[in-house]
Amino acid sequence: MKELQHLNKYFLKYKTHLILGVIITIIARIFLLFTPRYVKQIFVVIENYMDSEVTKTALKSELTEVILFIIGAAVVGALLTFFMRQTIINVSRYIEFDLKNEVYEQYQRLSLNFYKKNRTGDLMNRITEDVGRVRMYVGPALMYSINTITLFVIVIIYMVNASPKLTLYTIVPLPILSVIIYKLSKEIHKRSTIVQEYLSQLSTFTQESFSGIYVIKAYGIEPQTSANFRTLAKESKEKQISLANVQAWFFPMMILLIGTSNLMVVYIGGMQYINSEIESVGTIAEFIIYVNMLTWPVATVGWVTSIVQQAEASQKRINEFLKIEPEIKNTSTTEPHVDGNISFNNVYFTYDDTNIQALKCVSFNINEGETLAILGKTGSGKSTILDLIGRLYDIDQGSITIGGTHINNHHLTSLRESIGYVPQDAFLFSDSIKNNIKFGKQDATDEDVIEAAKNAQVHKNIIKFNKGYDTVLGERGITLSGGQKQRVSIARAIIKSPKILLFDDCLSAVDTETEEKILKTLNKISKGKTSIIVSHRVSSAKNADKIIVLDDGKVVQEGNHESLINVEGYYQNLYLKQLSETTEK
Ligand SMILES: Nc1ncnc2c1ncn2[C@@H]1O[C@H](COP(=O)(O)OP(=O)(O)OP(=O)(O)O)[C@@H](O)[C@H]1O
Repeated sequence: MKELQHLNKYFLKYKTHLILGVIITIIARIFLLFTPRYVKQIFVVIENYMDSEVTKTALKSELTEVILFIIGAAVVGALLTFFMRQTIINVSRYIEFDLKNEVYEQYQRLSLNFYKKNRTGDLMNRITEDVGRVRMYVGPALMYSINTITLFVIVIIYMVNASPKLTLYTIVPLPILSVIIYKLSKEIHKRSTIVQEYLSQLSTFTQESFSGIYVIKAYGIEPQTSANFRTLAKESKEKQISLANVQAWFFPMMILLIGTSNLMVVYIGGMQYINSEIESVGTIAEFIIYVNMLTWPVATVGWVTSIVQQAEASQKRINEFLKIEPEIKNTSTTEPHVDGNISFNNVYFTYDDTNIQALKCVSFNINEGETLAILGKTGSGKSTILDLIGRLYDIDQGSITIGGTHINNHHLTSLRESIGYVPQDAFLFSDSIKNNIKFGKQDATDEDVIEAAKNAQVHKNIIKFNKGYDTVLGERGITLSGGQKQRVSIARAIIKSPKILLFDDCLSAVDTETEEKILKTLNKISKGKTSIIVSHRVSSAKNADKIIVLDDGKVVQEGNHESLINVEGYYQNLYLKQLSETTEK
């Protein structure tokens, strides 16, 4: 239960609801417990009539009175049971909501390295399955425990009052029932976890097949994919059947044990009545109702124990994850002004997970309002430089300053707010084009969105869609071409009008003519801002104030277009190659 103590703060938050729920549960049980006593009363009244102690009219009026009481108690009991669920189950939903938010906020705080080390499926599980299991502890387990305790205490008092001997015989099978249900619940849990794993494997498999359907069709490997799916589905079916086999035992066991208890009541109660140890047959009827009332709560003891164990394991996983500190921490309490002067001084950086040293002694300066172009072979470290400016990773050695302030002394939020970043893979959300562009500036007006789209040279494409800017993208909507995606992604970055603009090879999928137009407008709108353009094309770099060429994480060339085309090296080769390609066309 140690791990579940994390939830105490939530119990405290909703204490009023919880206390009310507990009180309502107790009162509801008391009302429901009137029924067996009134049923006994019916037998007593009839017995009295048979013994000619009361008249037929008196019998009728007494029976009517008792029946009305039974109906009244049942109605009040049912109403209170409704409110019991409304309070306690609702609290469990509130706590589930709070916990999901807490987990999600932690996801947002954690650095990129965390995401590389954990599989998406595991991360999803924590926020859905684990939180769901914890909710079962907060809601049903708590409610059934209060229910069982109240019912047990009151019923046992009533039973002992009526006949201690009969009580003893009737409750003997109940602990056995509890233990059996506990063992069954554990086995069910074990098997359903395996079933869940298979289900998630199946959904990952199908999801990947749908996403990669182009590749599957292009290679004509549909039969092979279907065969793989069938094998996985067959294994999943076998696990489901094995789960169903255990689940099938649940109710027969319950029926068997309830039946045994009922038999005991009838047999022992009957003997006691014959020996005049109990005054009325009504006591037997009363006991039969008690036994039936007790079996479900007693069975839930086993079930609840297993729920609590599962919740404990899930909360442990959640707690371990909540304790993780983000590797990139905001240490600044002030918010130093972020301007566009960026300077890298002998920066070394190694990726933790692959141990690849992506940058080796990289130094360069860029002043506010200037444009820097970074070129170099694939894997030479260009994107890494952009990631470091956004402080997505901390460097190993050297320093990075922005506006003269060490990057670590900048407030993380204001630093990132000052940057407009266009990644290499333009990621767009399954939402409208308008919202995808506004993502960069939530309070942007429609006019701002249109202007940004115009500057990114994508406005004309958007208005050709039937729904224009309201066209939905992604799984629920249309698919944009690679170049259109890149331009929407550029519009998203420039709408913010940030101090620093980072373009990571984001014009690779547009033709050179559109590239020219975009670069021209970018040049216009980035006046006074610092821009860094990563590219494989000389055409993207030639107008930059400064160009650096990277090779294997090192700066091997530095200058501007005019100076670099005149020295032998990567830039000149690239320039000549691309020049001959354009003249050949
Ligand atoms: N997230 C990462 N985790 C581990 N290693 C990485 C990661 N990103 C890049 N690397 C490695 O770091 C090196 C530099 O990669 P980077 O993406 O900066 O190169 P790049 O010059 O931008 O390449 P490209 O032109 O192909 O985009 C490569 O060897 C790459 O494999």
